[in-house]
Amino acid sequence: MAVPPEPILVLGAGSWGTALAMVLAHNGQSVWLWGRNPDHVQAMISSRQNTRFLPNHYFPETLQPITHLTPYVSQVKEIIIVVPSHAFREILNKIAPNLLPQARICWATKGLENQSGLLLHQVAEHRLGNRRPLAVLVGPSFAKEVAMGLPTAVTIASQWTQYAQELVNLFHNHYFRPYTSSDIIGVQLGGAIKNIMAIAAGIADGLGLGANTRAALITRGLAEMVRFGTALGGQRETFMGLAGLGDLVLTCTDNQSRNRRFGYALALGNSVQQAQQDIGQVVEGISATYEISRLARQWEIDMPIVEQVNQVLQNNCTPSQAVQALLSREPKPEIL
Ligand SMILES: NC(=O)C1=CN([C@@H]2O[C@H](COP(=O)(O)OP(=O)(O)OC[C@H]3O[C@@H](n4cnc5c(N)ncnc54)[C@H](OP(=O)(O)O)[C@@H]3O)[C@@H](O)[C@H]2O)C=CC1
Ligand SMILES: O=C(CO)COP(=O)(O)O
Repeated sequence: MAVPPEPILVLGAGSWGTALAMVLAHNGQSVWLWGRNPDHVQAMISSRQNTRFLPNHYFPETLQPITHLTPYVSQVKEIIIVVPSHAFREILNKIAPNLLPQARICWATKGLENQSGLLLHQVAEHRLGNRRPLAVLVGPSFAKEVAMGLPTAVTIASQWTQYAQELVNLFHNHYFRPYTSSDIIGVQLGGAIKNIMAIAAGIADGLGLGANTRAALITRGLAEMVRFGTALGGQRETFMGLAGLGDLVLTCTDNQSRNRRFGYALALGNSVQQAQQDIGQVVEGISATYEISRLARQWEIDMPIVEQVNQVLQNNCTPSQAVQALLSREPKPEIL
């Protein structure tokens, strides 16, 4: 008789955690999907769907929503963290005391730690040591489209080659295609910076600036991503891939992106608080803007778009003034 596969624990029952848990369950894996809100978890158990974040996408039989964390953490080798970046360290603190020695951690969170500006692999190494296999899953992937089974390609990056390959095997199916990478710094910076550019693109479209402006923002946004990312140790080629250009194009051009919709709302005159509240889900680009703009100043890396988004978020200028500030910069060669 075949031995049933060991359960995989997915932490975070928002839209992306749920969609990824469904991919794994569709592949025949037994999946525990943990959410922090007992009422929400109970509703998922009874309706067999996540009506709050991914309505009308029914769970495969092998997906089990759970609300108690500790007894499950101590049983699993494979853990996938999909909480927002502001909750990443808190989740590690929760699970650390009960981790099996062989447990491995992958996350699909995009962003940096608030205040410290640390990349999440640095947070994980800081909290869990550097002997535990770590990986990150990123790329152009709206949760709803994944839940619909529409073809999607992502990158799984890890210094642990075999772990990355085993994660690919767990996730890969006829609609979900992960590629591997060893550039854990580059893919994380791509995922964090594209959210800032999506806010910028949303602002531009909200101001009615047209297709030329959007294309300019994506292209010059990519230049900023490469400049910052390579300075911090990412590989240039990574930013031309799924976790860089791929996710940048996706979120700058499609209204499924919450970051883009957030920027659009700012351009219409909403405050940061109002726009965030209206979206009602995580907008990672806000904290990413604060962290990346601060790091860019600290390391003297030229990031004009990021800086103007920062000025708008800090209420130091209006969206239109930010656009004027970008356009009135001294002309310079496109490639330096
Ligand atoms: N949605 C998408 O298409 C994609 C998202 N991502 C990334 O995935 C991450 C999660 O985003 P997403 O699922 O979309 O977000 P959602 O806004 O859909 O859901 C966020 C989830 O995180 C939970 N949460 C918030 N704070 C905590 C905490 N302190 N401890 C435990 N759980 C918490 C929320 O719980 P509660 O409801 O109780 O507040 C909610 O279930 C982000 O970094 C995002 O950038 C990446 C690729 C695609
Ligand atoms: O990261 C995403 C798709 O790859 C989701 O983008 P938003 O967080 O802007 O919705």
